[in-house]
Amino acid sequence: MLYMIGLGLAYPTDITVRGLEAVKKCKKVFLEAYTSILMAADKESLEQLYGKEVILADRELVESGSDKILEDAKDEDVAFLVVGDVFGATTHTDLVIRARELGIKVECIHNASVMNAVGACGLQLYKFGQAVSIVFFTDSWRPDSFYDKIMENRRIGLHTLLLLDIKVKEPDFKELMKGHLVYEPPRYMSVAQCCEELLEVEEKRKEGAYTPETPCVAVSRLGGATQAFKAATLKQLSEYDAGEPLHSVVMLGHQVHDLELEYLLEFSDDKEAFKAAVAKDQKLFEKEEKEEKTA
Ligand SMILES: C[S@@+](CC[C@H](N)C(=O)[O-])C[C@H]1O[C@@H](n2cnc3c(N)ncnc32)[C@H](O)[C@@H]1O
Repeated sequence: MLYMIGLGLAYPTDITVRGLEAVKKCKKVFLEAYTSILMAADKESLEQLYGKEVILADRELVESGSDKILEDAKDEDVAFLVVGDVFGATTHTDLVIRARELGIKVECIHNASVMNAVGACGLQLYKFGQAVSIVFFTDSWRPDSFYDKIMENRRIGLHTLLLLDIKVKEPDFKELMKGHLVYEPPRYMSVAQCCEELLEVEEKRKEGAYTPETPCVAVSRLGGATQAFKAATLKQLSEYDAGEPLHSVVMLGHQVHDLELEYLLEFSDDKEAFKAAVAKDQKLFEKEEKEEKTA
């Protein structure tokens, strides 16, 4: 049996009771360690709680060497631990498909994910559109496909959750060219970096998906002891220091309910200015909406 177990967002004890019981009976325990991090835990603290060894599974092992994970699951119980929820990252459906192909039974034990805990900022989960991933730009690679998805969400008034790039075990290409396999230190994209990239892409595309004044919420260390939110404009957040990782950003859609706004104002430095930014942003797609209604 392959147990796919969500660990929740921060602490070793965020695992559910059923998840912990499953881990305790598994012969091998793999921890997926590249799409997110458990903020208040490490391999050792998990091993102490579970009373057994935890094997770190990097991207290479999960995506190319999954046979190693599935090998034992044919005859024994194996746990595959995912920070957040099992299906909070797109990657893990693939492992379930391969297990099914091999005739291995799979049981999923769910947990909180950034995808639902983000409701703690006050925006209603029912009013979120497609989530998008924002990757680190390099000198030669500045992908902007997220822009079209944000535009689609914003046209119909929905909020957009922006998940930010993390690089936990990336080979250093300069060293690789010299024949040495050396990994770069871990990097986590910050709220400010994300917002700078968004501003750069709007500047390039000029299609009006958003403006520097568009209201957003910075979401930091969700579920941890120092969880924090900041409601401000995109431009203001491009200069905001959100502190330690992990960070996400939500861009508001124009369907902002009064209760959502009331909740968000607690997180803004200047309530009147934020309210005005929301009111101004709501007008951005007004013309298109009227045209659609009369068509
Ligand atoms: C690919 S997603 C993986 C989500 C995870 N499997 C889950 O279900 O929560 C990773 C990204 O989600 C966001 N994220 C995850 N946990 C977070 C947290 N506790 N606080 C803020 N952002 C978080 C960050 O942008 C991070 O880079």
